Amino acid sequence: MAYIEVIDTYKRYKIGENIVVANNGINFSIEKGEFVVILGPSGAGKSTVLNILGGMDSCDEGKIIIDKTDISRFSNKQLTKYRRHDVGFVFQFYNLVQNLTAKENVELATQISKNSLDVDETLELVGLSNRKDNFPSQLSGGEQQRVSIARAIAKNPKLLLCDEPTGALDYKTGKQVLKTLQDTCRNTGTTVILITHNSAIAPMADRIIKINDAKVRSIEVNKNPLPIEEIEW
Ligand SMILES: Nc1ncnc2c1ncn2[C@@H]1O[C@H](COP(=O)(O)OP(=O)(O)OP(=O)(O)O)[C@@H](O)[C@H]1O
Repeated sequence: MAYIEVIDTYKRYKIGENIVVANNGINFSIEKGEFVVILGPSGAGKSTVLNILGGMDSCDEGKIIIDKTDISRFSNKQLTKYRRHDVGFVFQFYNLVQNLTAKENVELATQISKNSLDVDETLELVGLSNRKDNFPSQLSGGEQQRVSIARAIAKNPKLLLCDEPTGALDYKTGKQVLKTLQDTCRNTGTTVILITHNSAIAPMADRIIKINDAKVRSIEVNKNPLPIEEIEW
């Protein structure tokens, strides 16, 4: 069995009289330590998949096996524990606490988690050792995103989930953030799943899952992922 198995999951949202089928029988598997890109246009159902994997939403049918445990059967209490200890999230907007320094923002996450990493070491991993006493407003967008990555990985999560993490950044800064995520995956062995609509970055991934119109359209295993520095778009 793979580290992560998504087995025939469905998610439907009711909006007034209408039902939107956001995930229509999704199947894929992911091995431990992989860097995975989920690719697809707006509205394809990518965030729905990620939110279900992260325990923020639940599927109507199907199974989500994470490290041999089916989280689709979890109670709210079990989901809270799962989100707290096992999942790191990075969003398009960094969601940092503005009146806490970079270091304090990361500490906040380690306080609610049990296997957390050393905060200073984590800030060093993302290249922010010299900025840890700065407040978010004193940091660039890319630096703020790297604080949010540090916050996510300081929990030492089983899964690092990233929803369009470079969506608000320019080309060069976005590339630095992708490098931080790729390095994190390689250096810490964390399984990273990244959502994007930018197909150009797919060659950096070990596995590329294409989703369109609520279904998985293709899965490609890439034996020779490229360092992000070698990818131009
Ligand atoms: N909480 C919700 N309530 C109602 N409909 C929803 C909800 N979440 C998602 N949807 C709908 O489900 C479909 C898939 O949305 P989803 O956000 O998963 O797509 P996406 O591929 O992540 O798109 P984007 O790249 O624009 O974020 C869309 O039609 C969306 O409007």
